[in-house]
Amino acid sequence: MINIEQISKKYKSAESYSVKDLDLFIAEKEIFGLLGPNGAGKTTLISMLCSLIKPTSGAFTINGLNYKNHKNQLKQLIGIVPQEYALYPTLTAFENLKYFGSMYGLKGKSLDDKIKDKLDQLGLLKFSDKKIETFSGGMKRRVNLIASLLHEPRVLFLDEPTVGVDVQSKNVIIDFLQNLNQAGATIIYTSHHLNEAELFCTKVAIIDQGKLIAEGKPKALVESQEGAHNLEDVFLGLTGKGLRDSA
Ligand SMILES: Nc1ncnc2c1ncn2[C@@H]1O[C@H](COP(=O)(O)OP(=O)(O)OP(=O)(O)O)[C@@H](O)[C@H]1O
Repeated sequence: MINIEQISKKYKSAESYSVKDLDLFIAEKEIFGLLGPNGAGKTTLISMLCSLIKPTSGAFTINGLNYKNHKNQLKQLIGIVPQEYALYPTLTAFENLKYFGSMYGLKGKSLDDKIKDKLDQLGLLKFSDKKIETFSGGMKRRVNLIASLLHEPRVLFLDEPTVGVDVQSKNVIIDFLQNLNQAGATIIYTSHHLNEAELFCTKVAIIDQGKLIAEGKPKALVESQEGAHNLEDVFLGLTGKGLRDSA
């Protein structure tokens, strides 16, 4: 489904590569976790796959389509949940979602029904007429999620969808994504929550300093590393315990 070949990214202002010669294949209907320490290149990789930034070299296809020749088809095929909220604070949840739906050519009663259904699934229906500025972080994350999938993308990219939310919101989001996956969507998400990834992901890739250093089913990765009891052990064994601060 997603075929990444030798992809690299060096930002103009940067001295080194943020992603370097990375090869990866993500199969259809996978829940795929991109894991790595701060600055590993997860956001850069996901941003390239969403066509938000251009690779410096290398290529990728999603369902056989490449971003150079099939921009519009890719836009319909994928959904993007960015780390930052893309919502308008002074509009209500419903108004925000009407706006995002209209960007994909959706309108009328079918859009309204879809918005209500998703708000309901994510526990937000009774807040649909409240302004976003009154929402908690966890509520905003859930509206942000709905905004990205009203057009029913087959592939959903999420950049740290559960960061900064409480356990209740996190569980609602994870359950929702699992249902979406059961219904056929391929899910690619970045996370620092290794316990969550171990339970949630069908496959993970560990990235460090822009390079792919391990890939596989969480259970197989844990079994393959001597002395590892969980994904966190594998992660620390492969990436080390040093801090990754840089500026
Ligand atoms: N716009 C940019 N210009 C220059 N360098 C950048 C830019 N965005 C990211 N970088 C650098 O690229 C590297 C990878 O950053 P990226 O945000 O992709 O990592 P990440 O794995 O998503 O990190 P985190 O977990 O902290 O979000 C870092 O060294 C970062 O400083």
